Amino acid sequence: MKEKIRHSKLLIKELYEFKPTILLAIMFATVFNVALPLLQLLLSAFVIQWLLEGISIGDYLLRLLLLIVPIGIAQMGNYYFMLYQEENMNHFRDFMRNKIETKYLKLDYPLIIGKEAQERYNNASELTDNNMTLFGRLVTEIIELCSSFLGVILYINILSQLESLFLVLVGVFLLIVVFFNVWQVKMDRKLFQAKAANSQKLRYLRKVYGESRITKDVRIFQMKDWFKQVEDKTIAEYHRIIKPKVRLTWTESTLVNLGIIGLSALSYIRSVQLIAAGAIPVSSFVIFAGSVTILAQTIMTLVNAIGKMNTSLNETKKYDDFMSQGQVFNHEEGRSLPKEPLSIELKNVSYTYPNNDTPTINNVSLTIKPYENLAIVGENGAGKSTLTNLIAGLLKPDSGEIYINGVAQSEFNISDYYALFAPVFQEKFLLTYSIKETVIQGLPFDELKYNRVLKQSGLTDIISKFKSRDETKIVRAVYPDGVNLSGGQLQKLKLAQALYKDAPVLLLDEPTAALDPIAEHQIYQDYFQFSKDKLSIFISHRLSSTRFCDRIIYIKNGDITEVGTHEELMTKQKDYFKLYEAQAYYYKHDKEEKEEEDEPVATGGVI
Ligand SMILES: Nc1ncnc2c1ncn2[C@@H]1O[C@H](COP(=O)(O)OP(=O)(O)OP(=O)(O)O)[C@@H](O)[C@H]1O
Repeated sequence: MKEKIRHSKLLIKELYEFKPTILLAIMFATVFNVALPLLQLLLSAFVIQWLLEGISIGDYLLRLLLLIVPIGIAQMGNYYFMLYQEENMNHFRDFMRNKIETKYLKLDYPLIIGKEAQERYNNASELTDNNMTLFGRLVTEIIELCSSFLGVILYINILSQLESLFLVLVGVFLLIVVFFNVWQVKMDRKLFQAKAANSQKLRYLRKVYGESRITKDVRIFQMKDWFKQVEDKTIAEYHRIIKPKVRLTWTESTLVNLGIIGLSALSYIRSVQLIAAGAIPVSSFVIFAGSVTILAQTIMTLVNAIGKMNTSLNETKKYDDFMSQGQVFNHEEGRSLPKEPLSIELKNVSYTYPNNDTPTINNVSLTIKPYENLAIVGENGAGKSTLTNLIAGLLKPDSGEIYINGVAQSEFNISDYYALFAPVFQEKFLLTYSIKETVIQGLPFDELKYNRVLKQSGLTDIISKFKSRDETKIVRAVYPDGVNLSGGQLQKLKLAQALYKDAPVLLLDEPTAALDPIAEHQIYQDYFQFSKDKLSIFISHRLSSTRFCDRIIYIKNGDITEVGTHEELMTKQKDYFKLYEAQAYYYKHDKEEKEEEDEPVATGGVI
């Protein structure tokens, strides 16, 4: 209960922060919602009353006008607030989505990796998906709850004047509605897992349909019919899952309607009896008869609204859980950044990913000297990227510390700290900008530097082939006249971006994996040029490229097992040596096969 109160306060706070007037609007909408049916009921009663009184037509019209004016105002008010509510529903949803996204963008990287972190974000983000989700329906739900609550009190009051037995019957009716509502909620809970798993299956299937990567398989493997079968089966499974729910809804409607009929019959009989006895005027019949129907409906709306509000308050927990996350890194004012040259030292650094049993980085100690070109090599999954992520301040060591020029990483403000690094990550993502904007990424434009990095990254030639040169947009899905960059071109673009940032530490995680051999060779040649006044860390599986680095470390199962220059590691004849030899063998073998294939066809052969 305490949590529900806290979440109610949180929702009201968010609404107030969005627009203080929205709370006032909710109040007015509630009043108009309740007033309109009541005024309409009164109008019918008065019309009969005046007719029976036999008043003059002039008087009749005047009185009619006096009642129609407030009804008109209530009608207009109702309509106006409905529009206001619709408009603000979308704005409030956008406002909340913005808050969640801003929080996500500001969260430290460790808080957004892993299944649980992603779920936390998805759960919060889904609350803003459409007008059926929490932040889309909240205003409507509050108005519904307040109006139905006010309505129930009002109509119980009216009907209890007619017959006190009504209170008992209304109580029984209320119990039936509550009973079914609770049953419905329980049923929803019971079916939730099965429904969620089913819709997850369907969502995935529909997502896969639209996936460009699968279109080739669909055609070659003739998967169309198979897809359809799986979809039909999933939809049939959905109907089977919700069958008990549909049955319950039918039973509920039948009993509720019987209750309404019973209540109406009682009100008709009682009012006719009282009219016959002269205890109430004839016109009251309209009010009492109408009130029963309105009350029954309002009770159902109220119980429903309470149930919905309960769900909404439970869902608010998802928002609260996401938004109340504290940070992992230092966000206070930290030490000022050290001047170049920089050295990096790792002392007994260990790191285990959330939910992993074994550490990915295991008690690693390493010093990287100023302006050193360090290569990190090792098998897939050895921990190379994780190590660079720790150095770059994306992950936080579980134990041990990383020092920059002797100052612990944790003493720097993390945003300041990021200024030290210019990375090219393995994962590449593009915003919808032009090539030029992507390279510059919001930094001041320096033409000399810009042209230099285009050349160093091998982008100059690529750009020269585009009609709009470096103004070419790079996400075709958004700009039809844009270009789709190949994996290699994208890699060059990301390298240019890193070089333009011009930070003291270059982190290159497989920067040439997608490049053709000539482009790769060119980048290696330039690499020693553009990294000479920087400390650089270079991860690559191509040992021919790392052999020229000042020092190579070999990582195995999160541990540094070998350190030295290429020549030193080759003499040790351990893992590095084996890997290098294996690569050299395949390279030589490939080359020989290629040369054989390229030999001229023997004389006399059929061409
Ligand atoms: N976000 C994550 N959550 C859980 N485990 C992760 C995560 N990222 C990486 N790992 C695991 O940590 C280990 C090391 O991954 P890492 O990417 O650092 O290896 P790597 O040496 O760079 O591999 P590769 O050469 O394939 O790029 C792997 O077993 C990987 O599955």
